[in-house]
Amino acid sequence: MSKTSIAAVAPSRLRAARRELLETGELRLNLPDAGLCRSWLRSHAAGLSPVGRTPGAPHASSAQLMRALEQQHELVAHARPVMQDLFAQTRDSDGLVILSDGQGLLLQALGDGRFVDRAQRVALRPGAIWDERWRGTNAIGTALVERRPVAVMGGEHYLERNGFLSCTAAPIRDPQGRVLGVLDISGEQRSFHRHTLALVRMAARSVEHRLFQTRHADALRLQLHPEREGLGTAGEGLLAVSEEGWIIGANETALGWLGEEAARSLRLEAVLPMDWLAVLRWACMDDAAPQLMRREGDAPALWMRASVPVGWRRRMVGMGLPSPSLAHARDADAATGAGTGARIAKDTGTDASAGAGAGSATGAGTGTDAGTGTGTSNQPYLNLATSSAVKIDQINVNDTPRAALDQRDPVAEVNTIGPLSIEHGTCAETSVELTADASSLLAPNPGSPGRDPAATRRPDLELPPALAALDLGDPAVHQLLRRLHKVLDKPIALLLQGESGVGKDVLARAVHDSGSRCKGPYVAVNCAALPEGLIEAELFGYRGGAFTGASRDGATGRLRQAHGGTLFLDEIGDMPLPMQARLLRVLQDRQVQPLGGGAAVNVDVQLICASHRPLREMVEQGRFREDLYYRINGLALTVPPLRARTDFAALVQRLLPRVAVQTPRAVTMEPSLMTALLRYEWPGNIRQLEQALRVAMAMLEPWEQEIRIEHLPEDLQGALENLTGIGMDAHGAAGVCGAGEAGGAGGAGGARSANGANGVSRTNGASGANGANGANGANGANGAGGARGVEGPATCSGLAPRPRKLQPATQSSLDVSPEAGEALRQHAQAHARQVLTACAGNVSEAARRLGIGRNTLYRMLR
Ligand SMILES: Nc1ncnc2c1ncn2[C@@H]1O[C@H](COP(=O)(O)OP(=O)(O)OP(=O)(O)O)[C@@H](O)[C@H]1O
Repeated sequence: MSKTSIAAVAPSRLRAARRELLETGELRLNLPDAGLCRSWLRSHAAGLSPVGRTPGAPHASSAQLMRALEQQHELVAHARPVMQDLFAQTRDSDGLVILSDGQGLLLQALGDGRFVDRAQRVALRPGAIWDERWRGTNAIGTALVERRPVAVMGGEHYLERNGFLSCTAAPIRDPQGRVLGVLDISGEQRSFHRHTLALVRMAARSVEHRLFQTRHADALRLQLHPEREGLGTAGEGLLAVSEEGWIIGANETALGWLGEEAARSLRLEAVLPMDWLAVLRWACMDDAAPQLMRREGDAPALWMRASVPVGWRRRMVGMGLPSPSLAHARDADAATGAGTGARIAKDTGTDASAGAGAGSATGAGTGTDAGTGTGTSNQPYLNLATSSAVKIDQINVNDTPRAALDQRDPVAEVNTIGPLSIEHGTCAETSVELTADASSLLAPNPGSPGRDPAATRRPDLELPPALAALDLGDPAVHQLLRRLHKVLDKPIALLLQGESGVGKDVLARAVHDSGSRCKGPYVAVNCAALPEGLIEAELFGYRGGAFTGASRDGATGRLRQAHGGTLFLDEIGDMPLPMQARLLRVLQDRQVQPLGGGAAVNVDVQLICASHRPLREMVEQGRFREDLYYRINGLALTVPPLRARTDFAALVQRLLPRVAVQTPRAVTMEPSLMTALLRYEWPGNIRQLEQALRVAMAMLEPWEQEIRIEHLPEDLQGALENLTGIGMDAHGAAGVCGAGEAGGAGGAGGARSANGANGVSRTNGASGANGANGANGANGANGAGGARGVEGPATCSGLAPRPRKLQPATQSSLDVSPEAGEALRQHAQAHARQVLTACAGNVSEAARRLGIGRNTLYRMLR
């Protein structure tokens, strides 16, 4: 079925074959394509009739589709930009780009024009299931069964009603080789282009690359290709190597070059003639150039490029290995590493090859080993070899600068994720709710049968479900979750930092649910919400009548309540200093002494603290105890703000069903709105997004299915409108308008005019290029409206204009006099109190109405 040349079988022959199949149940006429024959026979055996309607073909309900999208969020997030690219390339041919999961359930589709209507009539739309058993031979279903790229043209479709379609599809495999889904391009038969199959195959590879990069974000990733120019293309091989030098992942291409044994959890040296530590050093260089690696016998030489996770460079120094940047700057003979037989040296053209470590380059018998004959280069080089049979070539051309490589990093490209069309709903023609049996199709893909390299590899660390549920495709979040996973059930205090509303509480809860203490209590204490005088009693408990107003029976205190479970101290930065001292003692002694006396009680808790404040700075300013800081900071992790996340679309998909619990329904989001939301700063982070979606769902009329800007809360509408204005300015007149003009537009009331008047102007090169701050921000009481700045114009520094990155407004970017600032604060506080009164003192509700976090509200009210 994998056609190398796409030539449709003549219609008359197809008709004859179909007749024969129906009459005899056999296909003696033999179609030229063996895969097509197999698929027709399967379709026939499934009891399908090629003519008439398709009785009982299942269709997912919106809720089921939502669930499937959530389950497949990683696939969807990584496929999305590739689909958009495909769509742009095939737009003229009026087709549809489709993503299905591993069961043939159509998850997403991109398309426009007339064809979309025709496609919908045969249920080629999200929610439909294109499994062969219900829809006969078709590119998606058949690619899933055949496990390879497939083109099905016109009358080759088993069902006659699909005969107007031409479809090409390629499976997408996860880094373990399991089929996760299918990418498909469908169009009218007559508009089919012969290159489409190659295009869709490349696109599927590209998604696989993205998945590989993300799944192995915390491993060393090696890109391989026989030609240097092939690095970074969809045809490259990929290897992932653990910090200890074990191969933990390889794509099909790499396995083809290195042999299947690379899938068997070997050390890198077992498949490539390289010294692991030498590779590590090379990979950790700031500007490591690609290396050509010759291999024994007929094996083709391979070019190799590496990416290392953030933090490895620092850890190298910790391991006693020379810092790559230091090594880079050092003279040749100062380079170390003799013990490993590897060497990093700066090529001065003098002594680069002398003094190589034992048994390394000098023993290689290459004569041309790194350093000789390359005296013009300033590139550092590295001998990666361990074996004398190996020859290493040094690269001595202008290598692609690291920054440029980073820009091509497929993971980073996820940033470009564009308008989301959440196409839900049932299809008029085949709308059948899934039966219990068919519902199993929507369960997470258990992997396809056949070769499963995972079975023979070192197991990759799978995240426990509670943590995995938060992994929506953003590499930084993924990395953070992996790190949390590694410290689960270890006596390490966790400190979660990040802006308000980024999900610190949610993370803490997920850590609790993932560890062995999950059956124990989870006690969350909001240190910012506790009145100062009551913190001590609340935390440590008290004896009956210990102080005026105390209950006669006393109280256990939150710390003791958490015994055997997890204590989450939110906003620990807001804890008064005297209380910090007391908490420190408890953490050191692991005992609590209730207020008013009584015996000390042992407590055993997993401690997780969180703060949006810069605790390190607070320590330096004497506002937070240093000893406590170190006590709570076993592992500090920063949760990224929403504006920095690449999984925005997946988050929206995650949140929509949650905010629409009372009125579950299928909705789409207007693409231009999605684009605007992607550019918005989200000062209130996920909390603000959740709230905006909740309002939007409530504002939708019963007959409306698309969220548009007018459905959003007013302050957000205002901010988005301003944002559009800024965007237009950025394109139309970059560098002409001062940020002061663009800046202050986002807020409301007094704050806006203050900022508008004081917007920071930027004029000169360096600071302009770095993005000086278009200041504004606090929108009166609610602070959610207008944090917005524009990056300084690239034209100032003579660089080409580039899209403006929107900066969060920071306190320091506000140029407001102290008096105006105080007036503003009072105004905000008064407004907050009014809202709180209107909410009958319900802080959560008031915070929700104001679009800010509870903690922010507590702080405002103080
Ligand atoms: N990964 C996520 N998926 C879905 N919703 C999330 C996620 N992370 C956070 N949220 C939602 O965002 C809101 C804010 O989350 P959370 O309270 O954990 O943030 P926070 O960083 O602890 O805020 P604060 O510092 O103000 O306490 C909550 O309603 C939460 O349910």
